[in-house]
Amino acid sequence: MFSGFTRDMGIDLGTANTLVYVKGKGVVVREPSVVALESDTGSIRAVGNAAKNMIGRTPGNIVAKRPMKDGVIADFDTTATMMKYFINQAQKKKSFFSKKPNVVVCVPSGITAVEERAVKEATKIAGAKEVYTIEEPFAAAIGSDLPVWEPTGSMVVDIGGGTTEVAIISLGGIVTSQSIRVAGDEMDDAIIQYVRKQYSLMIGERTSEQLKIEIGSAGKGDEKADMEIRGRDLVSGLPKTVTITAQEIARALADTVASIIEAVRVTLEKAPPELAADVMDRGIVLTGGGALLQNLDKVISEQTGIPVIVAEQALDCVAIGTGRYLEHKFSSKNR
Ligand SMILES: Nc1ncnc2c1ncn2[C@@H]1O[C@H](COP(=O)(O)OP(=O)(O)OP(=O)(O)O)[C@@H](O)[C@H]1O
Repeated sequence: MFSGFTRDMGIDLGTANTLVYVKGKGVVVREPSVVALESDTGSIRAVGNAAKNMIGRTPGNIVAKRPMKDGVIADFDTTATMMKYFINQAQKKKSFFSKKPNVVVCVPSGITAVEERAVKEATKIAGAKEVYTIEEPFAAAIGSDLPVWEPTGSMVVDIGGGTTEVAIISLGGIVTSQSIRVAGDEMDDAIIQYVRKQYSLMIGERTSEQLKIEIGSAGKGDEKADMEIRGRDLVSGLPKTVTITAQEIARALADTVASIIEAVRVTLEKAPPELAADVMDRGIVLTGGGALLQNLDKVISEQTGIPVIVAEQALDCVAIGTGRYLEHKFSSKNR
């Protein structure tokens, strides 16, 4: 077995959030995947939470960037810088040891070879010794305690910011999967478009995310819930306040929810019958921040006829699974 003094890490490099799991410690960093840079010099002003608070509020010389898009790297240099910051933060909390860590990073299952190489290179530049990748739904399944190594079908649906990953797993491998670039960000965009069309009101992505989290849902939406929001009137150009109902937000989210359900259905259709039967018995597990959308579990269950459970630590599952995989990988290498 490896000694407890190595600081090997599992990283859930997400479109919305990056989490770092340190071997023997658990999740020690949990921050938004956002970097604020000075546009003229390119120097870093803030990373993570501090940078997210700047989105939509930066003066001309500062840009707040999300370097990941649809689960993959959209801006290589900024991603490497952001990872370096998070790796340093995780190491500070661990020990004074200065050895480079081995890192396992999760990637979407639909990633191309070029996109995967970019993730590995960025992680090396950020300070890793050896870099390994793990497919996100596999990590999500391990992190939500599904029996991935056993000869039984486990189904996981990981709904993040950029991608929804649907997979059926058995005997330590993904048997069938679907990765669609539709998830939380698409929900936020749908809300922005809805409010723009219905109220001629321009709102930012933080406001639309807040609407989604506070009153958003799959299905019809709560008849009594609503929320007051502020934005810029596209006609007068002035700030304006409107009240939006939960039912309106549910309507705005309907297409995104339908795409997620379709991905679940297609994956089930492609599954070998024995595994599909296991899933019927054991149910579908939802992970990722998108799994927390109200009623999503009920609506998926109604449409598929299969029980659906939201994982206990939905937002941490992928990072926990990545970390457990790292522990498994290095302990089995040393046996
Ligand atoms: N209570 C909630 N209801 C609905 N959506 C939520 C809730 N909490 C978080 N989210 C959404 O979950 C998404 C982030 O989830 P997560 O951190 O799992 O994604 P990620 O791992 O960064 O993305 P990806 O896996 O696509 O790269 C965001 O779109 C966020 O708005």
